[in-house]
Amino acid sequence: MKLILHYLKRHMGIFLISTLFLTMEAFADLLQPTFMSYIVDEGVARADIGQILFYGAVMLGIAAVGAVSAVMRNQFASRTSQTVGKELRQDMYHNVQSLSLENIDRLQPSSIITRITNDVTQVQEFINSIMRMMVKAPITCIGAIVLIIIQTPKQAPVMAVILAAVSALILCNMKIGYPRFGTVQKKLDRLNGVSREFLSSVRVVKAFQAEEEEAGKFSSASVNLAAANTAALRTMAVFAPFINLAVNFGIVLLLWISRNQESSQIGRLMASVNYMTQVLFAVTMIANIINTAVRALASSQRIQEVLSETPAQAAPEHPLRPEIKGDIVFDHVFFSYAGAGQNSLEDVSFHIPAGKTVGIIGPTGSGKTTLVNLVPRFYDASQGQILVDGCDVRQIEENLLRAAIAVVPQKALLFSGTISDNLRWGRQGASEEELAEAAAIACADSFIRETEQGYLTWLEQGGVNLSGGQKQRLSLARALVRKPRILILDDCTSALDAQTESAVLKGLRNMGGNMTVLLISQRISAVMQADCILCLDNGAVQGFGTHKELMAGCQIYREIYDSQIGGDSNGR
Ligand SMILES: Nc1ncnc2c1ncn2[C@@H]1O[C@H](COP(=O)(O)OP(=O)(O)OP(=O)(O)O)[C@@H](O)[C@H]1O
Repeated sequence: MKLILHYLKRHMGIFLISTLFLTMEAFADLLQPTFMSYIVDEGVARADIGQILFYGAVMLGIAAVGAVSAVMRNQFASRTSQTVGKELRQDMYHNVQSLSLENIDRLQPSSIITRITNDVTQVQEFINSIMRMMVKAPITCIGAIVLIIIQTPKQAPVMAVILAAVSALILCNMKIGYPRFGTVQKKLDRLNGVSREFLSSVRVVKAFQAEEEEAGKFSSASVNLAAANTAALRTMAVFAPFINLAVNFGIVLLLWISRNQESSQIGRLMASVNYMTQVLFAVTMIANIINTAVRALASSQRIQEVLSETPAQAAPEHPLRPEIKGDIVFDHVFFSYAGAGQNSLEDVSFHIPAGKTVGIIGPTGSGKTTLVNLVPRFYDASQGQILVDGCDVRQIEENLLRAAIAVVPQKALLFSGTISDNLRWGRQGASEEELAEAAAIACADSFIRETEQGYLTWLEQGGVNLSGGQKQRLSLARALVRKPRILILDDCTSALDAQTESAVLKGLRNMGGNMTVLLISQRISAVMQADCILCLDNGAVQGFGTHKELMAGCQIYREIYDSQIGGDSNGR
């Protein structure tokens, strides 16, 4: 609730104006039965047409004020709730952007999406409903009770009993409903997670004809969501008839107490019943607001979790701004993923002088990607230090560090836009010549020029209208456009044929010694010509040296060589 109040405070002016209109609307509703009782007792009972017309005109005026007020408060309510929703989404999005991969892993992307969309909508609906009804319901409720007490004091005890019963029912409703709506949102997370996984791997699903299994997963998540929703709504719904029942009992009691009323008091009795109905209506409104509040509370807690998530990696207090040349040292580095229980890197130490190319090889799952992810601080080492140009990466200003590094990930990720737009992700100000130069080194220039629109060819989201190899080459060109001091290539030539891969690697070597290259590859032919090679197994360094040195002293490297190139490697 604190969170909702915090955001509402920013719009206090509009909130108060809306409350004013709401109050006017409530008073307009409250006055109607009283004037109706005048029409009955003073006009109809005495057959006085003048009084009937007079009070009728007053009621018309009051109704007009009520209608204008209702339109205005509706307008303000939707504007405020939409604005708060927009602000919440933006703040969450900005905070998510500042988080590290460790935070994102923990919060889970699908859950973040649900929180930014559905949970914010719940809060929006709550704000809208309180601005449309919150003030009106209590004013109508209390006003109707006061008017009943003034006009027919004998009925006051009935009101007290009914109110106590209704309040107890509402409190029970809140207490039981709150945790159930929290569960609903979690089930929604799961459904989003399953849909997201299916959509991002739709090709694999089709290739393995796993549609049925995926449909089963979706159906189970969907059934669980429906069940949680039904359970929550059932809990909330159970109370509504009892609240109605309590108020209707009140009306019956009222009529019982007033059964011997004089005929000149009929108008008052009618007004009392009318007010009792208004109390019922107001209580139902309050129950509805509480329903929405219960959901909004569960959602605001989940939103708060995103907003208060602080980056797992602390920004340095006095950031260093060294001139980054690309000298990299791993000094007894250990790393384990949050909750993984075991180390993915074990006591890793090596030194790469600036401008050198290092091939990184090792069996799958040996820790190659994990190792390179520590250089741009996608994750921080659990123990030990990574130094770039003599400075601990944790002490270097993050923007400066990342600006000096370009990463070409295993899976080429492109965005909807032209090829030029995608390449300029590397560096916004890059000229067309620079784009072409980078594309040429990545062996992408020729296939780009063969397309009808050249560099202005439109790419669909994820670059689905390109082949795997074309995507990898564009992804590499994008990194080269950045002119980085450290280039990380995470097995990004796997979809290229041997000839193209060799041309790309030659192009990189010809770029000169201004760039330190960390080249991960499963193919020994890709790393053999590197200045030195790091061989990993089970997160530990098995060998670090030139091809010749590793062939002589690293058994795993020799085994990889034998399995890929073949022949007897002894003595090489
Ligand atoms: N986000 C993660 N959370 C938990 N464990 C992870 C995560 N990413 C990787 N791991 C684990 O860390 C270990 C090293 O993984 P990594 O991806 O670095 O290996 P790799 O050598 O790059 O493998 P590959 O050649 O298959 O890409 C593996 O045991 C993997 O299961």
